[in-house]
Amino acid sequence: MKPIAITQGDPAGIGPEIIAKAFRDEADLTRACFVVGDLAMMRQASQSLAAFGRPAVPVALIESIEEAGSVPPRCIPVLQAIAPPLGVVPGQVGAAAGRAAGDAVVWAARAALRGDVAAIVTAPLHKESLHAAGFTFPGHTELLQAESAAHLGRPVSDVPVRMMLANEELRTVLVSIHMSLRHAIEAVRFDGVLQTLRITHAALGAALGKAPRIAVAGLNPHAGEGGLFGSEEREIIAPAIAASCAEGIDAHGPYAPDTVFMRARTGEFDVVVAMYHDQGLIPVKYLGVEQGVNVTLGLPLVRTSPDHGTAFDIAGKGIADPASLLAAIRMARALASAQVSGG
Ligand SMILES: NC(=O)C1=CN([C@@H]2O[C@H](COP(=O)(O)OP(=O)(O)OC[C@H]3O[C@@H](n4cnc5c(N)ncnc54)[C@H](O)[C@@H]3O)[C@@H](O)[C@H]2O)C=CC1
Ligand SMILES: NCC(=O)COP(=O)(O)O
Repeated sequence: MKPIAITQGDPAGIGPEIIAKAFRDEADLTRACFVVGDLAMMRQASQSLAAFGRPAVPVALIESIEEAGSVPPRCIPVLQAIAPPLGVVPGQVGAAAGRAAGDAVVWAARAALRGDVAAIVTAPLHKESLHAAGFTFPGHTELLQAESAAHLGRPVSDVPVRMMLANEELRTVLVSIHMSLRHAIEAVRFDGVLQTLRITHAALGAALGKAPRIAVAGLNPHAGEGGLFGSEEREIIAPAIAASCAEGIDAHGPYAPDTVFMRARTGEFDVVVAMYHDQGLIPVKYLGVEQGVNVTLGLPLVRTSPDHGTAFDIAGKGIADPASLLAAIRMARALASAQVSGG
């Protein structure tokens, strides 16, 4: 398999620290992975591990992606694909940090779209810093969608993507992502729900090797309680489910949002389609921020990420847990191998 690119994330957050810990703790898993970021920042992150009583790991500058596979185990290969960020203050929003984080993602996305890397794993970036740097995308998902559309020569609307969060117990795919709750309610439309079901069916079906059993959450309490608490279920969500079933998609619902995740967790469904960001992410993150992986469905490349953010409150303290990043690398490897073997 080709190397996997790990973007460094916001240098004011815990990204560099969890990457250094991942290479230190999991030599086999991180073999032939390399960091797209800043050499000095990664050296600082590695050296700070030593300050917390554990060994630092060596950090090596590589000039090309091919060199990633030839560094010794537990050595962190860094490809300096971005300008060194200046004046980064740990735990603070800043344009320089946002620029470094965003530039690394653009570089890695283009490498993946050219087929030079097997997958990209993105360490967390801070959305306010990204915005301060002048990026117009709310997060990775939208940035990667735009890069993919440009690569394919298509309008962005022709490359629909969805966010999936997954752990060992639960998967959820979102109808809408980064928008106000008011806008998210307006975004519950027949086409958007049906498109979410199609993307979930295709992407998860390819990963699981079988058609996923999809549960669809309602929008309102008790899925509208027969129209007493809202009409979106009857007027929008149920017709979209029926249309998907007519296409052979194994979709069910709409179900009460407060119990559908419990039903999926106990094995009745493979995935829950949630109507908006927090409806879907709270149940997954509540099971443990260390377990979850964020996967972008619908892209012409493999992208995974930890489910947590930049954790500015603990940046530089040496206590960040690399488990979710490790789970993201594991999932990126699995998805990329399935693609190589045509699965
Ligand atoms: N993939 C990405 O780039 C993501 C980026 N974000 C962004 O990150 C920024 C901060 O988001 P928040 O809402 O504060 O969420 P957060 O996930 O950064 O932090 C929430 C809480 O979880 C703790 N935490 C998070 N990761 C941890 C880890 N690995 N080990 C130990 N404790 C950990 C933090 O210390 C904090 O108390 C925002 O700009 C947000 O948009 C959020 C989620 C994913
Ligand atoms: N809550 C997850 C999140 O905000 C991650 O967004 P993205 O950067 O993966 O688009």
